[in-house]
Parts: sequence; C-alpha cells; structure tokens
Amino acid sequence: MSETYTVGIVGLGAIGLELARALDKGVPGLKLTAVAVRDAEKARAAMKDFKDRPLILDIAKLPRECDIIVEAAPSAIFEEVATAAIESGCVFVPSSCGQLLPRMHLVERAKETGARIIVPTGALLGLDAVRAAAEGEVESVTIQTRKPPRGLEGAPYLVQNNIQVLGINEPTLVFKGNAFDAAKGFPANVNVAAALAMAGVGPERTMVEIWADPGVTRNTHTIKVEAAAARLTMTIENVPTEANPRTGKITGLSILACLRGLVSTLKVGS
Ligand SMILES: NC(=O)C1=CN([C@@H]2O[C@H](COP(=O)(O)OP(=O)(O)OC[C@H]3O[C@@H](n4cnc5c(N)ncnc54)[C@H](O)[C@@H]3O)[C@@H](O)[C@H]2O)C=CC1
Ligand SMILES: O=C([O-])CC(=O)C(=O)O
Repeated sequence: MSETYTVGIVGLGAIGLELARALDKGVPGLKLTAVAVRDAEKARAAMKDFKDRPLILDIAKLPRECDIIVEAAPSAIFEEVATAAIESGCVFVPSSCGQLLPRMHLVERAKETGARIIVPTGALLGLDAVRAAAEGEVESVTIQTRKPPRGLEGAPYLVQNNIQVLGINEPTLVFKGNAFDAAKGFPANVNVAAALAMAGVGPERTMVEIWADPGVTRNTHTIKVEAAAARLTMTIENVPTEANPRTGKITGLSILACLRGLVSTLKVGS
C-alpha cells in the first residue's frame, strides 16, 4: 500500500456522498481517487464543488486506482463490488454487510488474494465490547430493532408474508428469528444484525426482533449480550438521513471513523 491510502466508493447515496464530501475536505493519509456510480451525470453535479474531483469509473476498474474500496450501494450489486475488491487484494469495506452472511466463501477467497474485509460498526454500537465478550463464553446475543414503518416498507419478508406496515397505529413485531434469516428478509434494513452476528456468536445464534413502530422517529437498535465476562445492554437511536429513511446519519460517519482508524497513529477502541 502507498503511504496515502487511495479510496474508492461505490454508490453516492446517503452514505457514499457524505463520505465522499468528508474525504474531499481532507483526511490525512486518505485520498478519494475514484467512485463508481449508477448515474454519472448526477454524480458530477453532486461533486461539482469538490476541491479534488475523483474519477468516475466502472466497478471493475476501481481496484486499479484504489487501495480501499467502500461499498455504499444497493445490496443487489454487493457481490459484483466484493468480487472486484477481493480479487484485486484491496481492503474492502462493505456497508451492505448483511450480504456477507450467505457469502462467507468471500472471506476464504480474501485469504488467498491478500484482501482484507473490514466491516464497519455502521449504524450500530458497541461491537468492540461484543468482540471482547466473544473471546470468552457467550450465552446469548439479541438485537431488537425499531423503525418508523416507512423505514421498513418494501422489505422482501414483508412483501412475501403480505404484512402491511404503513398505516399501523401501534408498535408491531414484524419479524423474530436469527440474523441469517433477518438479513435475507430485510436486506436494506438490518445490516446491523449481520455486523453484530459477525462480531459475536455468528448468524444462527444471534437473535433478532424487528418492530415497525409508528411511535419512533429514529432507527433504534438495542443489543443485549449475556456473557461470562460481562452483561451488555446498549441502545442507539439513529436520526434517519434525508436521502434515505432506512439509513441512519451515523452510518457514513462510522465508515469515516473506520477509515481514519486504518491510517491513524493513535487508534482508540479495538
Ligand atoms: N452497515 C450499516 O450499518 C448500514 C448499512 N446500510 C446499507 O448500505 C447500503 C447503502 O445505503 P444508502 O447509502 O443509504 O443507500 P442509497 O440508496 O441512499 O444509495 C445507494 C447509491 O448507490 C447507487 N447505485 C445503484 N446502483 C449502482 C451501481 N450499479 N453502481 C454504483 N452505484 C449504484 C444509487 O444510485 C445510490 O446513489 C445499503 O445496502 C444499505 O442497506 C445502510 C445503513 C446502515
Ligand atoms: O441496519 C441498517 O442497515 C440501517 C439502520 O438500521 C440504521 O441506519 O439505523
């Protein structure tokens, strides 16, 4: 890797555009060199005030210009982005980390190519403590997610089971199961559950409840871990982005903090 890490972002939506703006303002040791987008004209307009405009490239060409590839795109193109990054030995930072759960062979492949996969804490909290607890005995890990109904609308699990969330007037449990099935049924909604599963005891043992709650304005996640070393109870209440009500504003900031952690001399938190 070069002294300054070159960064590429796939997708300039709620997460990607905020991250691109922050990198353009200047982060020591990091340089945004390229982006891959769906609509190049829209991307040029969004980046017109950037000090140093990145190249707009196809996903497959991104690894030539970038040490680190951040995926901030719809889950449907996760595999294409992951494959491009991993085959080229890049550092791959996925936002749509729920898509990793059924594709753990990508981790094996990364071992062969020298790539690294760094899952950011994203819209969640406390993964350092969960990882520490999981070095010892863990009895149970649960996450309860509450979202305003519009933040869940259209999820495949709701559509398949004919569950209407718009118009409900009381908190409604719409899913209870493990993180593997949660990520499959709600690919745009519970990446947090997938990250928790990977930090802790895996997707089969990580239990998830998803509530459509007309009483909340924030995407709210509560984690509970019962472990030999500690009992953890943590809640985060995320302000939704204007661009995408499913996505909390903290997600892009978390990825920025994660990238800083890759280059900083002083790194706080494991
Ligand atoms: N890990 C976490 O904690 C979180 C993960 N996410 C996930 O992150 C991903 C991105 O989220 P948002 O930024 O909110 O989504 P968004 O919908 O606001 O942005 C996605 C962007 O990708 C672009 N795009 C679509 N097809 C593309 C293609 N073929 N090539 C390049 N760009 C393409 C779209 O035009 C859009 O600008 C989603 O999968 C979301 O579920 C979201 C919130 C938290
Ligand atoms: O889990 C996700 O993908 C998004 C989320 O709940 C949030 O932004 O709070």
